[in-house]
Amino acid sequence: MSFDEYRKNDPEARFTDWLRSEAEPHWTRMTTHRFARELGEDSLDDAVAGRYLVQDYAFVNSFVSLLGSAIAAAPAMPSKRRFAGFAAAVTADENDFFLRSFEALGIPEGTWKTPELGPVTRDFIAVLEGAGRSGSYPHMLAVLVAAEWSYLTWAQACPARRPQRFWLAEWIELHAIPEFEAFVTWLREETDRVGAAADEATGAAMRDSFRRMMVLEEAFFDAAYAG
Ligand SMILES: Cc1ncc(CO)c(N)n1
Repeated sequence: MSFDEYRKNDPEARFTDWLRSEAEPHWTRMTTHRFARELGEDSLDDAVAGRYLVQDYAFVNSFVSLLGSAIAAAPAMPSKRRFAGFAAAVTADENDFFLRSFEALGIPEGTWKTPELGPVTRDFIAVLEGAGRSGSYPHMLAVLVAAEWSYLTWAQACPARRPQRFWLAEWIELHAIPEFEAFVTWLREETDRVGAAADEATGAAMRDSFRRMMVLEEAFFDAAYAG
């Protein structure tokens, strides 16, 4: 269904509502995944958590490069500042989280610095690098909003009572704190604005990128269990 058709059913519908709807069933399967549920309930196996964090650290490295591309592609200083502020949080607080977690889980430096990448991680990195290389702001927004909005969604659905293990508690917290929510709120608005103004081919490419991301997000959670 095109965005125009989608909006006939609901005139208030946002461009990002349409993206999410076009990414089903992967959106719902990812945001309600066993991984997120076990994380919230403090029952996630540490072997699963460790495998996930090693692969995700590689994801985040490419993700930060994409944020750099978004700073370059964003049309004006207010939007550049949003991406720069988020890149600062990821490279400081979130990076610190990863290093403390690897230490607590006893994961040796070689394992997280030069990880053996799983097939889903490789596909993810190719999508992130492709979006950056495209130079297309709409393309970058579709990829970024898929990654960040889905993380906000599962994290906000976690019980308020946080796990004992800090590598679980803080991973939820990083994606549920007000600063992160504010960034995702802005990112959705920016994607709504750019998507609604885009021509049909660009809108369809944004839909395809968002959907591809959600396929990979679901597969990435699955992969953490396949040790
Ligand atoms: C795979 C994946 N998607 C999204 C996020 C949120 O940035 C993350 N850390 N990892």
